[in-house]
Amino acid sequence: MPDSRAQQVVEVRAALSHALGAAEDALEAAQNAYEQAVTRRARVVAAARERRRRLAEQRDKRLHEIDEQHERDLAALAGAAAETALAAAPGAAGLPWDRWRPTPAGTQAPAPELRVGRLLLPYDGEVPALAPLLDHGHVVVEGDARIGDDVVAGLLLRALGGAQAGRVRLTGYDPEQLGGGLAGFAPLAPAGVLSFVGPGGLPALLDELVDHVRRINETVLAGEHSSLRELAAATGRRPEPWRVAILLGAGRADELSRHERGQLDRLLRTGAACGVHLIIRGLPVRPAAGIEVVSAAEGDAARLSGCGDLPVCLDAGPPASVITRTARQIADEVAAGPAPVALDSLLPEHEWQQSSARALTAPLGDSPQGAPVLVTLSDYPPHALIAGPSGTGKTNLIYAWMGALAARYSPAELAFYLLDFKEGVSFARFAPGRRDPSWLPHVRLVGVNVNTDREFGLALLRFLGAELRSRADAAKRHEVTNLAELRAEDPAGSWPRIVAVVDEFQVLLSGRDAVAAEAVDLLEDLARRGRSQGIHLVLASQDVSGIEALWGRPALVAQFSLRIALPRARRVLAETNQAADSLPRYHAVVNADSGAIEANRVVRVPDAGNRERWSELQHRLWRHRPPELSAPRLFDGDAIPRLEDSPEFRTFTPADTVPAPVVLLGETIDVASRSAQTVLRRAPGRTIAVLGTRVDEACAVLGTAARSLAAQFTPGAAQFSVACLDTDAGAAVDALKAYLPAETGYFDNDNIDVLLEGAAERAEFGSAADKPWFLLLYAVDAAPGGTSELLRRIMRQGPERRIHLIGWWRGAALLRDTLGGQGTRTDTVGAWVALDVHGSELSPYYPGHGSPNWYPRPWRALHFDRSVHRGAEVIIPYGPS
Ligand SMILES: Nc1ncnc2c1ncn2[C@@H]1O[C@H](COP(=O)(O)OP(=O)(O)OP(=O)(O)O)[C@@H](O)[C@H]1O
Repeated sequence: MPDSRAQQVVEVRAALSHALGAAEDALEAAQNAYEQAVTRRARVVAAARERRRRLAEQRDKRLHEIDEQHERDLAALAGAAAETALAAAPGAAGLPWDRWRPTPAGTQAPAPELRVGRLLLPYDGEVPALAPLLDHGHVVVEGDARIGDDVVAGLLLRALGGAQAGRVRLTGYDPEQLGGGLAGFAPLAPAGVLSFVGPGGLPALLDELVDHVRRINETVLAGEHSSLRELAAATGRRPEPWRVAILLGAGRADELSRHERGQLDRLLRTGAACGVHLIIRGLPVRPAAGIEVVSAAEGDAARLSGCGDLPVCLDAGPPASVITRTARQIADEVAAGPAPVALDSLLPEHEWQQSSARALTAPLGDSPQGAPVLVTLSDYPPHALIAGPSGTGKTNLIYAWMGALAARYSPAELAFYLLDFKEGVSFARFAPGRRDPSWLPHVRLVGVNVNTDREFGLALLRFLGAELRSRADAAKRHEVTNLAELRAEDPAGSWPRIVAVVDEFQVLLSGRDAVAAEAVDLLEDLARRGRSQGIHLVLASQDVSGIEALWGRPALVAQFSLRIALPRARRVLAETNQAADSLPRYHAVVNADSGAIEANRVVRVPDAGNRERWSELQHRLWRHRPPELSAPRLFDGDAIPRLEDSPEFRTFTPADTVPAPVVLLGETIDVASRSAQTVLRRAPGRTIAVLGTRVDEACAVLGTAARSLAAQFTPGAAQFSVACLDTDAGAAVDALKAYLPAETGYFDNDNIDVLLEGAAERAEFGSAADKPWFLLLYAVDAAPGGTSELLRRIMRQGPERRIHLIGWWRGAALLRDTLGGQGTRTDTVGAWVALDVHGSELSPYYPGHGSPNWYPRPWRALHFDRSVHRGAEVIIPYGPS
């Protein structure tokens, strides 16, 4: 049993040991498995971490890529926006203030979009924030007052700077600050670019703007275009300026009456199409299309209605110095006026093609709308009155008109007679000159420097009067009543329309003397009857007095129904017609209805003063002139005529017998160049006295007389004796010797008595068959005492025996002494030439009880010949050869 117990123990032990071993194995296996599991877990964890890290990395990379793409897209969008904005607001519309300058858009419209600030976008560059104005809409500014002021100033400056000077006009309504809000722009006011309305002026301003819009719709757009912008695009011309009204209210809701609100709404609706724009602050306005609302605020809190919710940073206001400088510059440019237009714009495509049978029609320039303004002279209106203060372009306008006419009508259709009473030679260009031999073929007469020779004006009027009569006679013969009919009945006749231009005509009418009286009578007759005979008067004056000179003659003035007023011209239009006051430079109001307001037409006159342009036209027409056409007569009051040029003198040929020798004395002041003459027939009174103290002029007259006589006789056919009793005349007498026959006798104080005794004796005892004897006595009054009786005998009886005395007395009273003193008869002196002798002193030698109208003036004389003259004539002594 023990064995079995032991056995059992052994067996138990063995079993236990086996169990233990198995347990240990199991433990080891479990431990191994555990360790493996731990290792595996660690690997899984590590793998999981690694995967997460990789995923995160990939996500970050992708996110980064997305961010980058987003930024690129945003930048592209912002760049495009910036580019568009810069293109929409170029130059003055968008430049920042530190680089800002006006950039007037030549003939193009200024930019409609104006920069007010920048959009705040996550973008490196700048994206301008723009507000549309000109031709597009209106701007309402709300919010912060100070910043709002800056916005308004900026908009105005940009709008002004982008357009040509004067094309944007501002009107300010600022009752709170009385214009203070626009103070920097004040220099624009004198030039008319900026005007203010007072505190109570809003209704009137709104009414006026509404009216302006209505007028543009009716007369400018006239149903053909929907807006001025469209009209400008279609025609290339912008007829009306932009009008910007700045309405700065006080911010009260009840600030506008019903009427004002209605007008404001109308303007907001319809103004932009007509170039009327409003910039409004502090007035209640309902939001609507075409109105950009700027909410002014600091920093990024500002907004623009056109930019939605995007934050905007508004620009600071323009520097005050930039505003004032620009305003001054614009004002100066406006005052200086627009650039001149060229004369060529008035010329037709084909020259000399028009007939003047019914009228003379030519453009004078362009209207503000761009259409040519045609001016007509015909039965109505027949005559023109032009007025303009000195320097406003009156002469230029006459040139332009003449150029336009001369290019359209040939010289057979149109003739000009020109007279300029101004100092200067503005019409001389139409006549051949020393430097330029050409002339305007239509010009028949040019009178310059005639301001002291009003007689020349009279001569022109008399000439036209004679022409009028001859046309009226022809009309009667052909049984017609006007030029058009006459030309139809008499196609071979020469009946050009005549245009007589008298510049500064008031000089002719000034003074209450015989010249003025006759001139007015002649003018009246010409004005009344000239209309149907194709004679047209164009009177120009710079001076109100010129127009007023006519005012006492309503019948005369009424004939001048074509009125042309240059800037600031007065009285030429109707009393209430102030159109000339606001004319820009180089413009004129043309009015074919005696100045009635409704007939006003504004014209921009081209520059015809430019010599080169003018001579181009003149030369062209001159080269085409008909060969038979002679050069115009140029009467220059400053020129001293020469005897050699006298047509009469040129006809003289020496002869053995001359029954009626002609004495030339000087040039008459006349339309045709003509010499004053006295004929020394064998008849009582054929003595010529030259009276006055002026040595040169007296010598010139006596010299002319002697030379003209000598030219008519063959040597020896007439006897000449010359006595010089004043040493001052010695040189003139010496110079004369070359022209007189060799056997001429010369005498002085020492032997004058011998000459006079011989002449007196022959005067009494000679025969009519004797050859003529001409005594030329210089300073006769200096002859020794006792010779007067001899002189009287010569004068009384000499002419019958062909002895003629041509003497110079140094005063009218001295001639009287020679003749025998007060009360003696003066009819032995049948002809005289007075120099510096007053009219009243000449009455003894003048028929009737009056005396001639004569105010002595240098190098002019008064000639009277009892045998042929009714009145005395003014002459110009011929100068030395
Ligand atoms: N339409 C124009 N375009 C360009 N320049 C012009 C024009 N009209 C006038 N001018 C210039 O202005 C100046 C004055 O013109 P103009 O001599 O015609 O004036 P006016 O009124 O006749 O003056 P005045 O009576 O003193 O002679 C001239 O230098 C002329 O060339």
